[in-house]
Amino acid sequence: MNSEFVEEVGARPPLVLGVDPRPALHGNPPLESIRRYTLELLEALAPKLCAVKFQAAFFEALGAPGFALMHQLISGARVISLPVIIDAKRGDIGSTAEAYARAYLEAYPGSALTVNPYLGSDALEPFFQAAQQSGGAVFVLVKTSNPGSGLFQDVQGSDGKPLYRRVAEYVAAQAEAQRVGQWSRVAAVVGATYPTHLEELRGLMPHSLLLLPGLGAQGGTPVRGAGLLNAASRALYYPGGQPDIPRAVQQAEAYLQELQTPLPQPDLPQ
Ligand SMILES: O=c1ccn([C@@H]2O[C@H](COP(=O)(O)O)[C@@H](O)[C@H]2O)c(=O)[nH]1
Repeated sequence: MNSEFVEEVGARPPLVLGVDPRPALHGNPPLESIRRYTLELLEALAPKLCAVKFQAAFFEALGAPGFALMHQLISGARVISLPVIIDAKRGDIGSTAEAYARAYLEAYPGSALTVNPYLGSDALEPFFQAAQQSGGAVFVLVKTSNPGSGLFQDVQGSDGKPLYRRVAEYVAAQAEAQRVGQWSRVAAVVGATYPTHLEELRGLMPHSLLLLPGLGAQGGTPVRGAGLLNAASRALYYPGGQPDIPRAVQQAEAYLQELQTPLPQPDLPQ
């Protein structure tokens, strides 16, 4: 088996670079310019990151060459030993979920995939099994960062529990069965834009790495804590609104300074 995603990530700085390329911000030909910029940026930022997250939508929007580019960049990240998260938010009936699991988890051993829990447990199990076999991980959407996430995720069942909490409890049970040391291959997404939910959700899912998208452009701020993976796409990939490697390095250092400052200790009783 390849190295385990959760062990690699758990040992690195708690910052994730999101790669969401916009061709209009690049020179010609745009795909070649995106390829070169991204590989150079990965080289420059790798020691400051626990992972790079590729947003599949931006590559799919570029057609077949775009999809091929995402696969090239994933391989480029693995060559420099940088863990990879593929943000594709897949979820479908079991037999189709198996195909998605082959496409992303089996194709990239030791990498992670975001998945949508809406279809239920039989739709998620193929991903958990593939993660176990490939040394990868699965990030289940629990509470997403967008302003409209509460419409369904905050709806309370007859027991008064919001849907996101039921998903978190399910994740926690699955995570227990897939522990790799302190952390589990079953992880979760919690928006950095909902810090109060985060406190509750960390308590409910003590063994899951939590991916926190929304840092920077969506208004989220760095959150310190074990297993909290702070993720920024626009703010790190296009700092100041355009490709700029020195500024991206500065921004990553500023985030890390906030993330790695020790938490204040409570006063000890006299
Ligand atoms: O709850 C979620 C889940 C995923 N995302 C994704 O993260 C990035 C955020 O981009 P920024 O430029 O840092 O706002 C993007 O790929 C989203 O699809 C999320 O934002 N929230």
